Amino acid sequence: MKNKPYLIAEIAQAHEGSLGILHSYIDAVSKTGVQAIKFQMHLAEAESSVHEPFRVKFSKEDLTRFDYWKRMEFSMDQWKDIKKHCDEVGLDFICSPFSNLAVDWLEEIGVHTYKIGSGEVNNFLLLEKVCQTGKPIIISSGMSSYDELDETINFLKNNKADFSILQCTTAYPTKPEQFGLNVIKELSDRYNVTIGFSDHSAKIATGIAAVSLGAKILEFHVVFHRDIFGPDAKASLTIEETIQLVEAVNQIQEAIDNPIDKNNNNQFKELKQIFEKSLAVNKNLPKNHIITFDDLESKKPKGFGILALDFHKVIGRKLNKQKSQWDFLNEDDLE
Ligand SMILES: C=C(OP(=O)(O)O)C(=O)O
Repeated sequence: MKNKPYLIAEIAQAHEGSLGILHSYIDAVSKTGVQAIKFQMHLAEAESSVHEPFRVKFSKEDLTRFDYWKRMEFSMDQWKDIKKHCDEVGLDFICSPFSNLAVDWLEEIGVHTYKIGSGEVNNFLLLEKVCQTGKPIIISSGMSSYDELDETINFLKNNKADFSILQCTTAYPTKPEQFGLNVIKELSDRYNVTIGFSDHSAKIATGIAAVSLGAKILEFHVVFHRDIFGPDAKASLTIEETIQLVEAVNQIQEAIDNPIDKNNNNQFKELKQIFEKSLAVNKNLPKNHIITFDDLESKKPKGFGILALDFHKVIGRKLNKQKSQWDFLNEDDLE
């Protein structure tokens, strides 16, 4: 396939701070056909404080959002093992840093591509740090207006960054009227870089539509079950749905890569013989009857009577012989 869409399964906090569950996700995702797996690296002290409010509060155990991030942390050695596991199963290891310290860690671990989440679009401190690595960047655009995005994109261009942009709506799960599928083309026209879609709709149709409309990258959350605990579970695809999505978007891309030429129908010449029809009469008609539209039917195959497409040529003409119902109508039946 020429332009296979690049699919990224986002784990985010679906592991709930459990290293074992995180490794299970790597194994499960590796069997779906996506090219990349994505994580978020949270280092609570560096990125948050006890003053950060909750987006969704699930657990009484986490008194503050800071406590929640603390619970989502892994050590450097654990992250190195996570990256090794991704390499072993052939998944690109993509990660969103939420602090400059996380960028240092990700460099040491050997991240494949940096993701900039929608909340960090105007965090120029972080963007500067990521640009310094020279690694590819995928940036999400949820919550940003074009004015805000212009500033970020100019910054990335001035830094000669290798970057792509995702249309994203920061709503979990996203409703159809919030998808902003129109923005895919707008972003492409405006910034002339690779455009993708970061999906929180929990529906495979959304990703399929995004690819149909030109998204070259598709990121979506995955979860073992949508009912499990966690802020993103309801906005995620299951592993089974991910397999269906991969199959569907690859099929759609194959179709997009092979446009057909409607000016040239030669390949259908033989089939047309089978599908096209001849004129017949739909009732018994006496000699000298004047043919009207209501006397006519079209019957297969073509070539047994006047072509159905020429029906107007027989209307108003007189039969020179009697015709029985469902007889084909030929030129020598008419005066
Ligand atoms: C929040 C993130 O991304 P998005 O804005 O695309 O959901 C992320 O990558 O961590």
